[in-house]
Amino acid sequence: MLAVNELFETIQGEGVFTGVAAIFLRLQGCPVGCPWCDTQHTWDKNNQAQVKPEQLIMKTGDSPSWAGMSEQAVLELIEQQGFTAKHVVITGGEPCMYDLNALTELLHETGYQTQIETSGTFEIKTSAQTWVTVSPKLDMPGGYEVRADAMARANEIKHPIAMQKHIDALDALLERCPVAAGTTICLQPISQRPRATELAIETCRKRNWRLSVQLHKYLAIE
Ligand SMILES: C[S@@+](CC[C@H](N)C(=O)[O-])C[C@H]1O[C@@H](n2cnc3c(N)ncnc32)[C@H](O)[C@@H]1O
Ligand SMILES: Nc1nc2[nH]cc(C(=O)O)c2c(=O)[nH]1
Ligand code: SF4
Ligand SMILES: [Mg+2]
Repeated sequence: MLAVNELFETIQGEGVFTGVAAIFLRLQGCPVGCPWCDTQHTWDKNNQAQVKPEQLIMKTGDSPSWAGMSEQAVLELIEQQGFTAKHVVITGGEPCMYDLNALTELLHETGYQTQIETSGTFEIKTSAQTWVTVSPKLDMPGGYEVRADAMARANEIKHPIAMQKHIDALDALLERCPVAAGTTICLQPISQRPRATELAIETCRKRNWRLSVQLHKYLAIE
């Protein structure tokens, strides 16, 4: 069973697929504990917060409510919504707490392409066709470590930064856990802070990396 926090259609605001119309499936639960996490309502999976799948669609705003759903039920809910996007982004919470093989295979068989957003701290269990975005989380309060196999599987590294020490930590991580040739490296300023954005721009320019600015936050969309 998957614990689903929300399902909605919007524009992908981050990383390589920025600007692409996408269906977002947000799964409940994350133990990593990033202090600046913008989805803290997905951290805990409380039994008291369980709702029926049909109630998910009526949700407005951030809430810790979640519905237990099978992969088939998720596909049916997606199809019922009349979405036009063909790109499904599976995020969270930490989606790699779940085995995503069955869901991603089912979505591919139905004609969708899939992408996952993960911290790289759990084993990635997903279809070989899935685009994997690893946003590495280093020295976070939850005590989880970034896995070398996650870094090697990544199609894209999207590193959240605010200070030079975050770039230095990414350099050290890339030494310790190499990525595959052709993996795109994006820097994403934390919480649109001006200093962080300036540093990300300057570093991307020097390194020929890519800037990811959370477009949806500038546009005030979901
Ligand atoms: C909320 S996380 C969920 C997926 C997964 N747990 C992860 O961390 O990749 C989705 C993306 O948002 C990024 N993110 C979270 N809070 C942010 C913030 N305040 N500023 C910039 N990026 C943030 C994460 O680094 C990650 O790339
Ligand atoms: N528009 C939009 N793009 C996103 N890209 C990654 C997101 C996430 O929360 O994982 C996200 C999100 O929450 N909204
Ligand atoms: S790993 Fe992702 S969901 Fe978990 S706390 Fe960090 S940013 Fe938030
Ligand atoms: Mg988000």
